[in-house]
Amino acid sequence: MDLFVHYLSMPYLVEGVGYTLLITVLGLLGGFAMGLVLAWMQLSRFRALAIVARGYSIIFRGTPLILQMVFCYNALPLIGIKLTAISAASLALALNEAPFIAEILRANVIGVDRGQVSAGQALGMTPAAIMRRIVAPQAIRSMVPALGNETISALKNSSLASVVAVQELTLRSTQLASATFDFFSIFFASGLMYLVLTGAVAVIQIVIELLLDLDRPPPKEQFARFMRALLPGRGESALATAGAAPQTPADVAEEILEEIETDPLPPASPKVVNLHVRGIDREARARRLAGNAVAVEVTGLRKSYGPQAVLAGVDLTVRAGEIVAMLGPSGSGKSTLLRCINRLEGWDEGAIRVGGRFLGTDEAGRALSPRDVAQMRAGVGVGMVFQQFNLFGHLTARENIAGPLRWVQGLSRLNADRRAQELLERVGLAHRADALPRHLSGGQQQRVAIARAVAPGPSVLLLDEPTSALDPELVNEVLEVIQRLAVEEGLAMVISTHQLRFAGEVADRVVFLSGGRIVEEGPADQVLNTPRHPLTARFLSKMSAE
Ligand SMILES: Nc1ncnc2c1ncn2[C@@H]1O[C@H](COP(=O)(O)OP(=O)(O)OP(=O)(O)O)[C@@H](O)[C@H]1O
Repeated sequence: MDLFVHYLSMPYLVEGVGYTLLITVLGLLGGFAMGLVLAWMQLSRFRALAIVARGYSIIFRGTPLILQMVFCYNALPLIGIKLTAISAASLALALNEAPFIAEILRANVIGVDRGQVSAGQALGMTPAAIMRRIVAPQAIRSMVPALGNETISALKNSSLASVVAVQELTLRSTQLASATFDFFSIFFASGLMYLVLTGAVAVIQIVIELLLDLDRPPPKEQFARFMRALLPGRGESALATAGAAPQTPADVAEEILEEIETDPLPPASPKVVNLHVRGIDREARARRLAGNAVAVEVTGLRKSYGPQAVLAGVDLTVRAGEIVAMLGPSGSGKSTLLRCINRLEGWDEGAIRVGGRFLGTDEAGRALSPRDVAQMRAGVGVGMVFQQFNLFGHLTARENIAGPLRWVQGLSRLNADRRAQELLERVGLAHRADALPRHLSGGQQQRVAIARAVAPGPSVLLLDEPTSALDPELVNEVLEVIQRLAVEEGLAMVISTHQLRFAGEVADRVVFLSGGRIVEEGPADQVLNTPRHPLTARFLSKMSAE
């Protein structure tokens, strides 16, 4: 035992630990830098870069680290690159770690919900802003465990540096054991030193995970919990003074009831009812709209996915302030048309103008870069609401609205927060401003998403089946918000929906799509009550029966 303790504090071995740490840190830093480049190359639009990165990964993941160390130390001098043993070992470790780290980075970047990327694009964020503000913060959170594993594995792999005579812990332990024949105590001490190092990595990983945990309670509540654990009984009062009462199931039920009472939306503006139920107002409105400028103009739009024609020559004009409901069976191309209008999708033939501008191309029809498209989208003012809400999962309701206002519109934090709060109030969610999306119901999430889409003051709002992912009891709360905004904001809206009653009450015009074509369009009353095309009639009677 004495010998074991003696070896644990022996400067010769402790120095070996220093070399082990040095190679590991250098190898990981180099591996991370190269891994970032490799991941970027693999995610790049340019296939050649992706192929080169893949080739590198195959070679360096497929050959043993020990051979790579020998190569760096013995073969590189043949081409004039002479490295010290430590540099050669660190370089080999970096070269070997890079493809593993690249795969971790790539997998976690790809793992971030694509819908959030679409939402960022629709809000006018550039690809760089989407990566920095949306993808990276979420990817980093989910890659911590895998990076922790990789760090531990690199630390253990550093022992292979002994093959090029780096005086790290394993080599020194072996040399000492060969000289003293005290194998057991020496290797036990060295094993314990490795354990302490890997244990420290594990602790750092846990701390980072805790710090990045979005569900981490605020410091005040953490203190209350700590006090409760420390002082059973007395902790209750500490808890109460810290402002967080312990919750029984009855408390929770009461809280939910309270929330339901405070949550209902303010009643729909009476203006809505007047405008959309009394026929005379509809006619007056139709006349007024006819004189408005064209907000969206789609001409001869054709798009195919492979051999499947999804849009087969669509012509559509929407005027400023007009609300168009788009109906049609599943797969008729409604979502695709909406995604084309704000250039989330490209198309094969035809043209789309939003606010008089060709979104995504210059006047000569040449495609713009994703960055220029993003800026144009923000400039033209076209917002989008998605079927699956697509809120940014790591941001609170307020930040979901205020963030894009700062990043795209350049508002100050104060003004962006003020606008976000005002919109949350309008959609009846001011009291949930600090909630994360996953702590909101589907209906609440969609209300936040609508508030986020209208926050920059777009002139056109596209809504892609905004209620179809909701439970039936949540549909009305979202429809009410849309109905209210439609009137208050005076936006041009194109809504893909299956809600016939809603379309009848809110829309000025109904467009019926089938097989990628508009087969019928006209005033909402006429299309919904006296459809002319047999496909429309069949669809409406089927929907009404449901
Ligand atoms: N990225 C894609 N790749 C290949 N096919 C696609 C893609 N997106 C859509 N499609 C196909 O295009 C057709 C139209 O899809 P779209 O989502 O526009 O229809 P929709 O009318 O919105 O349907 P729903 O009401 O069910 O949402 C469908 O057949 C769909 O399978």
